[in-house]
Amino acid sequence: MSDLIEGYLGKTEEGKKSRLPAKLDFMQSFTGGFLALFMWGHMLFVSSILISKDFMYTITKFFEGSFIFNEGQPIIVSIIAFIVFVIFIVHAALGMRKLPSNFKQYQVMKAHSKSMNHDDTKLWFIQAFTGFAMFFMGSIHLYIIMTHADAIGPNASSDRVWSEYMWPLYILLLLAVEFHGTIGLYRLCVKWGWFDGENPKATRKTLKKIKWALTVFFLVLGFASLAAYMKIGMENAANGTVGQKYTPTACVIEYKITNKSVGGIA
Ligand code: HEM
Ligand code: HEM
Repeated sequence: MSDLIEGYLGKTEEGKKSRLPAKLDFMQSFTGGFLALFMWGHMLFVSSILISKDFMYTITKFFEGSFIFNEGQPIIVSIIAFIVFVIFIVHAALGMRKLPSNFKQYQVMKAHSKSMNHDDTKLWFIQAFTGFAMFFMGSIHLYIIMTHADAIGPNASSDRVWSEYMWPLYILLLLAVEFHGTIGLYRLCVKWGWFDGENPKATRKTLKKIKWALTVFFLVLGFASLAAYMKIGMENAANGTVGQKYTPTACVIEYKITNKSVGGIA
């Protein structure tokens, strides 16, 4: 009954308002914060290809639980991707509340932003735009990874990037996620007053510098990794070896030694 009264009047009989919007805001911050920190780990994992194919292979096997199961179990990665996907969807659903839902609302927001001429208000527009773009691009990536977790590795990932044409999507997704994530973390600090200290204005300036440094760092790392996957993918396509699973160097050496000792191929 009190739901009904609040639904019509905006207040309960006792004159109270629902706490739900505050709870939803908290959930949005929590899921956003989780995704942003997850992405730091994700970008470091993906960049392992910059060290070597073997290193990327070892990290992939680690996430497949190679320390428990001999060969690793890709289903573990599928489960992790599913959980991340659910958090992503919850965050996106909560984000929808903040997007302008018709032209009039958009016009009011734009006019407000122009008259304020305030940097943080402009940042909000980037946040809304990149968030909207990720609805599509993030979902495509997560679904593919979740259903093809067995096809992650130095060769399989490179073939997906190059021969399966994921690179154009990754370029756009990388830009969207890096801007959205670091702006989001900055907004979290400002919104919840973390690191406010004695002089919140000065802190805001420092936070903004850190935000830019992080955006540039992860964009450079991300594009360098993407270039590495594209290069390997192109080589595989040129050599006609697309679809071949990677064999770590240690296995190749072991194979050669074993076959030599029994007089087989060197
Ligand atoms: C479909 C995908 C997504 C949509 C539609 C979306 C939408 C939004 C929107 C509209 C906001 C602004 C909320 C506000 O101003 O109060 C926001 C905040 C945020 N987003 Fe996303 N987002 C998405 C994905 C992501 C991803 C992948 C990350 C991680 C890199 C992320 C991290 C954040 C963070 C840290 C915040 C700040 C939270 C806050 O201000 O309470 N988001 N998101
Ligand atoms: C558990 C979840 C996830 C897993 C296991 C995962 C795995 C991967 C892997 C293996 C790659 C290398 C390329 C490939 O194999 O296709 C990659 C690239 C990429 N992922 Fe994810 N991903 C996850 C979640 C996300 C999310 C939530 C986002 C952003 C919304 C994202 C954005 C990207 C981008 C932009 C690239 C290209 C980056 C680059 O090459 O530097 N991923 N991911």
